[in-house]
Amino acid sequence: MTKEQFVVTAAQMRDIETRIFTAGMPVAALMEKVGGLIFQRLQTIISPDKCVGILAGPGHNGGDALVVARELYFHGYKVWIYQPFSKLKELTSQHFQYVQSLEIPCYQQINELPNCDFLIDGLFGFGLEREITDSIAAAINYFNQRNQPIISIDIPSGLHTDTGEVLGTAIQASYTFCLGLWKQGLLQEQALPYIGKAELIDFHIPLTDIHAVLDNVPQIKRITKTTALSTLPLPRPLITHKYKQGNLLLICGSRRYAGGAILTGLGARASGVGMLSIAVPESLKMSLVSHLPEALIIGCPETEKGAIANLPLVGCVSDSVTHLIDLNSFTTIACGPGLTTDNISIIPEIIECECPLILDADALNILAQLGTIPLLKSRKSATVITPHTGEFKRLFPHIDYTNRVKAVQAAAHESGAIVLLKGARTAISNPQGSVWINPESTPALARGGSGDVLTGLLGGLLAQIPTPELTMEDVVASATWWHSQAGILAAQARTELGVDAFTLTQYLLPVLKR
Ligand SMILES: NC(=O)C1=CN([C@@H]2O[C@H](COP(=O)(O)OP(=O)(O)OC[C@H]3O[C@@H](n4cnc5c(N)ncnc54)[C@H](O)[C@@H]3O)[C@@H](O)[C@H]2O)[C@@H](O)CC1
Ligand SMILES: Nc1ncnc2c1ncn2[C@@H]1O[C@H](COP(=O)(O)OP(=O)(O)O)[C@@H](O)[C@H]1O
Ligand SMILES: [K+]
Repeated sequence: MTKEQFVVTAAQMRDIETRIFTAGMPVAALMEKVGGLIFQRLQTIISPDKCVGILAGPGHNGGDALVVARELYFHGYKVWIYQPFSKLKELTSQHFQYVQSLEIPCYQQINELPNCDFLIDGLFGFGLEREITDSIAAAINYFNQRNQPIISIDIPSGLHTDTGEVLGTAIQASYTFCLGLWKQGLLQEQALPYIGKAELIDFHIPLTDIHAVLDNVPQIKRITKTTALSTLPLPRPLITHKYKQGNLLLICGSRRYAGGAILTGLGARASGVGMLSIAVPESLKMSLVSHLPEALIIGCPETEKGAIANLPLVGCVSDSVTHLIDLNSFTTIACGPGLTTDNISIIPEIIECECPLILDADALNILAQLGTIPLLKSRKSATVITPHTGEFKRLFPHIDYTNRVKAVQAAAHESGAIVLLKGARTAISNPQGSVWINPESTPALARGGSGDVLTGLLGGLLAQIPTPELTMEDVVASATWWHSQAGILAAQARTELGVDAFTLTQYLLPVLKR
């Protein structure tokens, strides 16, 4: 694992730090090193003719900021310091004494502060333990209203290190330089408006210390390009055939939502899956054939409203159906986009299948009506459910979803399924509580149909798993990464307004070519 993959809580970071100090690294030396690295990075963003305001807190986050202030000062930058606290930690206090001796202007009141071009936020790091109130809260609100970019050290001051929740108020940063290891709070959706562009400043934490605290298989991981690419079915084996490259069945669409079936099919197409079958209501058949000529389109009997009435399963007698479905002949089945909830009876039938199953969209709404847990627990093979927050609430009304990492863990544990909670920071958990978080995406994806594309893509990738070499949730994570990278690439080319779901499907393969 690379450092970019690990995700820690405040308590875990504290334990890792303690191990480093116990092993002999002097606290002051580490602060000096970290401050130096931050300063080097700042030099690439801020030119020496600029004025920088430093916001220093009482703990070691403040200490880091004061080291940065001193280095900026010696390298010719104009610097001032806002430090309103009367009690500082020992090391922070020493650095404060020194910067005062250099006659760097220091202020305690916001109304005395001069102008500047940038602000460096070193008020609180992972040691923030309660709500920010009174004059410090007022100061943070004031800094947010000034027009300078703010660069936060470790985490924007005011955010809870684990949940990303705003404790009273919080700095709205333009950049966040996270120190050493990614803090969990920075990967939580609610923290997003405060973080700006986030990057990791690696200060060389020994891997042994990380593993000692996080275990050899860490519970919470960040999806990276490297982890995602490593599970894709590339390169293909030279000697293979179409059924060896995955046999996927999609069950989707209705007269009302015909497009959902097409988008799911186009998502699956991009996965390279060897054989693609799509079961849709009979009246959609010709439209599907024209969009996906390579797929086997199975027209199903339909209800009066145009939903699938029943699946023409092998063994059933039917004159009108030309192709019967053997659910056990597929390597993966994905079901849900555009189904409507008109006919809830097909879901119990599909759940009986013995291959991995993805349930999305209306399949989840039906599942919520039928009772999620008993149905999924009886399955013989893995299930992946892919709810957005609304669907999640219907499926798991009793689970608090404010901490989305804990929420997916609880839902996966309860249902026995792999749960992918969609959103700006999609989180995935397996039933054992091992979590992947997708750290990069774009709001361009907040658009009808983009989830359908994900379901198809995911289905196509899962269908191709050379079991048992890969774990399912790793492939789910890769599909999530790939989907959001396609959104990012499409938004770069066409702006955030230009990423309709069809266009998104056209950017999936270019992500891999890059
Ligand atoms: N983890 C590491 O290995 C390293 C951490 N460093 C820095 O140290 C930071 C953590 O330092 P600390 O543990 O000193 O914690 P912080 O600097 O985050 O803040 C803790 C201080 O703030 C006070 N405080 C907490 N909540 C408050 C509130 N709501 N209102 C007013 N005061 C409040 C506490 O009493 C304490 O004095 C990191 O975020 C990072 O910036 C670096 O110096 C070097 C390496
Ligand atoms: N603000 C956002 N930032 C990043 N990704 C988003 C955002 N909002 C939605 N998405 C992504 O877009 C997709 C939307 O899926 P979903 O809600 O199921 O849409 P639909 O059902 O219309 O296809 C998900 O992959 C989700 O993670
Ligand atoms: K900070």
